Amino acid sequence: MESIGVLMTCPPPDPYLVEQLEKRFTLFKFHSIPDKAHFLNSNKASIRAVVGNASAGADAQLIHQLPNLEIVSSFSVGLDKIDLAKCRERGIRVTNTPDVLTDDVADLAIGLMLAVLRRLCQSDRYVRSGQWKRGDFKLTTKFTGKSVGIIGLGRIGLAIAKRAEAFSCPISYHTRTEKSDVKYKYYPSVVELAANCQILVVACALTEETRHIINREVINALGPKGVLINIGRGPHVDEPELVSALVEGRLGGAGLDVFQDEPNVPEELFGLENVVLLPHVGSGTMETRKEMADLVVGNLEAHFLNKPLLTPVL
Ligand SMILES: O=CC(=O)O
Repeated sequence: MESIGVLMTCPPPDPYLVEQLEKRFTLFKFHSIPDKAHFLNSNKASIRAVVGNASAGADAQLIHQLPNLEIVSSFSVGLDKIDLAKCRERGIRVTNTPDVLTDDVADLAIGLMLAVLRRLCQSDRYVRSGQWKRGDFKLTTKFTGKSVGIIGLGRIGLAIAKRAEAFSCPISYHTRTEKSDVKYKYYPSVVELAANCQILVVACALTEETRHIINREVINALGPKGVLINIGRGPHVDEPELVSALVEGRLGGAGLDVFQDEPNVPEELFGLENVVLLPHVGSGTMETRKEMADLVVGNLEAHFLNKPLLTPVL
């Protein structure tokens, strides 16, 4: 398999993944190639696979430039950086890394809820800066028992619901169609869900339909005591609307792992106490990233050995 060219379109996300790919394939790290057009012209014939992640995948233009592309193996569960329609049209296989990261992302969502309501990051800064010596930290807000609304009840949404139930949180949700196999309350509209919960979590896939699913109306329905948690994708949220709602106090708080233009984060958020900002680390544990890397490599090996893919999307 050494002669098979694999193009990594994202900045290398993990040394183990790079090492495993380099052991088996000819790996090209696209991100660090200065003259990309020249590189593609010279190497396009040998590239039969693309590896991407949540920051870069395979868009229509790239797919068009790779005549021998057979498979896109993504080091992510999200597929929003891959032009799936183009892949389908060209018969290009697509895989992702579901299941192995579900627990980490759900854990982080709960962590963000606790961090925002109990002001964990701010309390930590309070101790480090010596302010505790001048007086106790102010009172915060209880998490146990808060009503949690979840947008998207797939693997991750369900794992968040299960965890929040352990904190005695009543759960409600919004999905395109009501699920017959869950006991949580269903709201057919996001605005209705937001108006009826205290913590609203974005846990759905990013598609054209869910882009800006959190807009001004939803934010206003969540209200000045409500908290938004986003462990999905930045573009799920109308970010300027979110920033102005937080600055003006029309929203109670936010815990954000994802942003519209990563790694750029609106600086207006930096001074706000009721906001916790994370650098897109939902699946970022050593254990999970290794499992994800093994899936990426396993899918490529399966494909090139004509075996069934481990986690096929297309
Ligand atoms: O954002 C991370 C992923 O999609 O796995």
